[in-house]
Formats: sequence, structure tokens, C-alpha cells
Amino acid sequence: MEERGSPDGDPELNLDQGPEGLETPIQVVLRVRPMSTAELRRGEQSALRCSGTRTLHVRPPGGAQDVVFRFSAVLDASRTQEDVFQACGVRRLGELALRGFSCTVFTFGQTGSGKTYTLTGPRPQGEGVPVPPSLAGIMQRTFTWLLEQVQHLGTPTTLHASYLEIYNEKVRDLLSSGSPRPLPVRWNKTRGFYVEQLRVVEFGSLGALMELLQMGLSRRRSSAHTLNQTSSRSHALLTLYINHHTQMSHMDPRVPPAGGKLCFVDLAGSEKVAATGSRGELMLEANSINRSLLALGHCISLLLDPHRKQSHIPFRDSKLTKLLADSLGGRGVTLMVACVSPSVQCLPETLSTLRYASRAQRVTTRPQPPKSPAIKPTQCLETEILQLQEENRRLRSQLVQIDPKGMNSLGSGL
Ligand SMILES: Nc1ncnc2c1ncn2[C@@H]1O[C@H](COP(=O)(O)OP(=O)(O)OP(=O)(O)O)[C@@H](O)[C@H]1O
Repeated sequence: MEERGSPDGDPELNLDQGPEGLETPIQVVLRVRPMSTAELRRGEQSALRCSGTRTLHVRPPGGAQDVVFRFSAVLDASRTQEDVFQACGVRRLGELALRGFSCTVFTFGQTGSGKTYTLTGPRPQGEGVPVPPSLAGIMQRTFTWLLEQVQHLGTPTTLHASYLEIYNEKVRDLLSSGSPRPLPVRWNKTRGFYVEQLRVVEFGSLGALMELLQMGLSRRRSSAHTLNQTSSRSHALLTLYINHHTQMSHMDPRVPPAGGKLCFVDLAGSEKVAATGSRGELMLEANSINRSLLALGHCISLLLDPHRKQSHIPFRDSKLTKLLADSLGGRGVTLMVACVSPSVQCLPETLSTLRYASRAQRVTTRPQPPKSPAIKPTQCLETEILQLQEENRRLRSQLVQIDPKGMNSLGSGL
């Protein structure tokens, strides 16, 4: 049974000709992770078979006919992290970001299907135990490639990063200097949806960017449940902002530096609460995750309606859909990496991921470089001020503990 064919022709071809204003489909790459030790111990069988580089056969139990899915690329459990990086064509997205486009890579799939592993590699086995470079994920590989490109550009370029998570429908800044406070999501005509007061950090080296990634990863909410010992309980968005300072922008302050964005989104996994055994706080988190993924699925379905009007897509239904609005229906270039477990026990969730991914690859965007720079100098200044205010508050509270009376002589400060 044919579930869905790939879009006619190779979507990569459109990108090579330059995607400005062209209807460009969201590319979907499928990754099947290896059987886990627990699945093997329980003697679970695989329900999936990859054929060629783009086709997946799903064998339903009971001898029914195979269901066939096609994607831009299909990677079986034997494929390495480097294979995944190559097959996803993330370098191509990086090149577009360097040319001023807004590009997004997001992982999608059931809890425990390998989304975080694919984006950022396995978690370290212990304090100070480094992860072998061969296991580095898409993000670290892209960072290395991007920093090399920027060095050889010949145009002065500044790089900034922000990192946030959406936890229980609240946006938290993973790079904030104090403990993260919920931040509001706003909208305006030029920027679309954006997070107010989000810290954006300038970085100049690969090491500095890797440190920001580690800082965010260590602060992101995760918990153990039946299907995953370290399950992410939030959606995480790391964005790189690239600004080129051209001759014109140096000579004329009214000419903004041109630049693009590259955003990596690690979605929290959909989960059946009965299967994960979640109770209490875990259950609340699971409900919030499932609700936002449902809102995302609803927007994707509506985007496929040929009579839709962009303004009628309910992006405002969740923080996640607000922040992905441009990647899904707007001017961005988007890649989705769908992750699945091969086990027959996961088949209902796997089929639901595959159908979700099939719908997503029929969504098109019309890529356009934004008219304003990826990040404005005033935004950087705002975050620096916020940081100084936070630092000031922290030092003041330390002083109160040491010398409560001495505080009176300091005045109100910042
Ligand atoms: N391709 C792979 N090769 C080896 N191990 C993998 C692979 N993919 C995932 N794993 C392992 O499977 C487990 C679950 O992976 P991961 O945490 O990335 O899943 P997830 O989809 O991000 O889950 P959640 O949504 O719950 O956060 C981890 O122990 C991870 O190391």
C-alpha cells in the first residue's frame, strides 16, 4: 500500500537554483535508530525495512500488506552520525543562512526515538568523560563547518546565539545569567513572533559556541521515564544569527548589515502517558508537550489546504507554533528530521510520526531574505543591560547577607 510519494523531482534542485520566492517544500529526512538494549532484551522484532535511499516499508503485524513511505532521505540503523549530517544537507542550509535566509532544522518523533541524539549526540557517560567526535550530532558538525566558512568569507561577520526552551508552555532563557524567568512572546510586523528580553550572546570561536551549547543542554529540563532514562521535557530552540558588515553598512549607518539565521529545534517527544508510566509532574509535562505537538500538527494540516489564507493558520495556539510560524508557512527554508524506533511495539507511534512527516513534506514556504539584519545592535545592547541588571541584583542580595546596614549607603543603582 502506497502511503505517499515524494514531491516530484529533487527539492535540492530548487535550492541550487536559488530559492528566492520559489515555492520550496519542507524537506523531510527519516532516521531509524538501532534497537535499544531494553527492546532487544524483551525480544522485540523490527517492523521497518529501508529500501534504496528514500523508501521505508512498514510491516504491520498479522501479515497485512506493507505500507510504503518516501522521504528526501531514509537512513537505517546502521548509518553513522556523519552519514546523517551528509544526507540531511545541512551544509546547504548553512550556505543559505550565510546568504541571508532564515533556515530551520527540527527533529520530530516519539519519546526515546533519538531526536536529541541526532541533533547533539549522546549524553556524556560521566563527569569529564568526553563524547567521541565520531558521535557528535548535526549541531556540533554544523557549528564546525560554519565557523570555518566565516573565517574564509573575506567580509567582516559577527555571530550571535540565543538558546531557549519551551517548558510547560513557558519560554525560559537557557543562556540567562541568573535563574531563567518566563519570557513573553510578542509579535510585530517586521520581526513576526519573537521572544522579548531573550539574551543573545556574541561569540567569536567554535569553543565559545560549544560552551553555549553545553550551558543550554545542562540547564534544559529532562527526566527519566519507562521509555527514556533522559527524556527532554521541553522543546529547545538554539538560533545562530549571522551578520555581514558590508562596505556600504560601514559607510552609511542607515544601511543594515545583511545576514541570516540558522535555528535548531529539538522538539520534546510525543508520548502515551500509559506507556511511559508518567505521573504527577511528569504527566503534566507530557500533556503540555502533547498539546503543543497537536497544535503544530493542526497548523501543518491547515497549511496543506490550497484555499488557506496564511492569516487563518492558528499559529497563536501555542508558543511552539508562534516561534515556528516563519519556518512552516513563511519565508524560511526548513528541514525536518523525523526519528523512529524500529520496534514493532512502537508501531502505532511510528505510524503517527510517519504520517505527520508525510504531511509536513507537502508544506511549502517561499524563502525570502529578511529586509532587516538578523539581529540589530540595539537587541544586543538590550540583553547586555539586562545581564548587568541581573548581576547587580545578585551582588546586592549577596551584600545584604554579608552587611545588611552597609546597603543603605549604596543607593538604588541600576
Ligand atoms: N542512532 C542511535 N544510535 C545509538 N543510540 C541511539 C541512537 N538514537 C538514540 N539512541 C539512544 O537512545 C536513547 C534515546 O535517545 P534520545 O534521548 O535522543 O531520544 P529523544 O527522541 O530525544 O527522546 P525524548 O523525546 O524523550 O527526549 C538514548 O540513550 C540515546 O543515546
